[in-house]
Amino acid sequence: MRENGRAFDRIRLLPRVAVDVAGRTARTRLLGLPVPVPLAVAPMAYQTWLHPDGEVAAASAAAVAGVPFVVSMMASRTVEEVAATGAATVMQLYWLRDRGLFRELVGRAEAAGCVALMLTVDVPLLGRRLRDLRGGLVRPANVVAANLGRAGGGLDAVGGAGTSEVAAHTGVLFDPSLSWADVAWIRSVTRLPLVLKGILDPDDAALAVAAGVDTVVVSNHGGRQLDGAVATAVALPAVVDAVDGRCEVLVDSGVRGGVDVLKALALGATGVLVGRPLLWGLAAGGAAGAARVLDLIGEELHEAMALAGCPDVDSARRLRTSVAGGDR
Ligand SMILES: Cc1cc2nc3c(=O)[nH]c(=O)nc-3n(C[C@H](O)[C@H](O)[C@H](O)COP(=O)(O)O)c2cc1C
Ligand SMILES: CCCCCCC(=O)C(=O)O
Repeated sequence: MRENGRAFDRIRLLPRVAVDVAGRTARTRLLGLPVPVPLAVAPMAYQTWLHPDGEVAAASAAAVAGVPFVVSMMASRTVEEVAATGAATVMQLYWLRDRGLFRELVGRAEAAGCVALMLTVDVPLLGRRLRDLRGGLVRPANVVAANLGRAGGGLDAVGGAGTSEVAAHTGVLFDPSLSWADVAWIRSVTRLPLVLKGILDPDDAALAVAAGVDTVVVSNHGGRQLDGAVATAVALPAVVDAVDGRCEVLVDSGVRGGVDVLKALALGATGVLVGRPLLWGLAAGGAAGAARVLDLIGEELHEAMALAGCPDVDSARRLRTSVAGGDR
């Protein structure tokens, strides 16, 4: 987790000068949609844990900012409630043991008007989260996975020594047998664009393209899964090379401001997913707090583009970078 931030800090940008940036724009396309800035909100579970309005408040902020909102399969408000905010909504899915429930969720996402499906591929089981274990993390009874019906409630018994309630619940619901054949099957059952989140190895990125995936997200889940996994700012360039323009490449994990977004673009990303900063805004100020976070990142990106001599996102993607020692 710490290395994600350090890796972005180590990236050095080579600004261009005497470029007319008076009319600069960060407008681009992301997930097949026009967006004012190359951002979307990452899927994050159980947002009513942080604020009573949860995902509805966060999605409203995304709607105001004009950026897509990815609703977690483990959201504490339903995909229908989120889509009703007017945000361009992407439904995130985990591979479930209950294939009937998985199919039902695909159908609900389509019916709710979602613009894409995002399959998260880096959670065959939940990572060993020592803070959750030491703190005895248990979901409050009123924070449930609203999309999952009866399967979304908490467990009566915690999984045992060395397992948090959330990790035990993951073990009950998620199917660790996911393979590329399953990805191809998912591709075949929906006409929605398909996004794979949790790619780090360029060979996996190439397999994703071969499976007909529209977008890959270079992600280590914000450092919450495999401790010691490569930082995304390090992994990104090889993935960009491997897909060679055949699909979109988004990145998350450690993006904390507009300069990080500019660095991601310079490393070849189509755009970024914003993770924890959105939750901090939500916890501090509900929809307004989440909106302020998105505004700040956008403002910082516009300023950084001016200072780096980038009138548009394509020129940001042509910026040269180097790597130095980290500060964070
Ligand atoms: C509290 C929390 C819950 C998360 N829940 C999900 C989830 O339900 N599905 C998913 O694909 N990723 C989930 N993630 C991972 C995020 O989508 C994203 O990859 C990560 O937060 C990015 O790193 P950052 O927080 O450093 O920006 C979660 C992250 C956090 C912090
Ligand atoms: C059964 C609860 C699983 C929640 C998983 C959410 C997630 O991905 C995370 O990183 O936390």
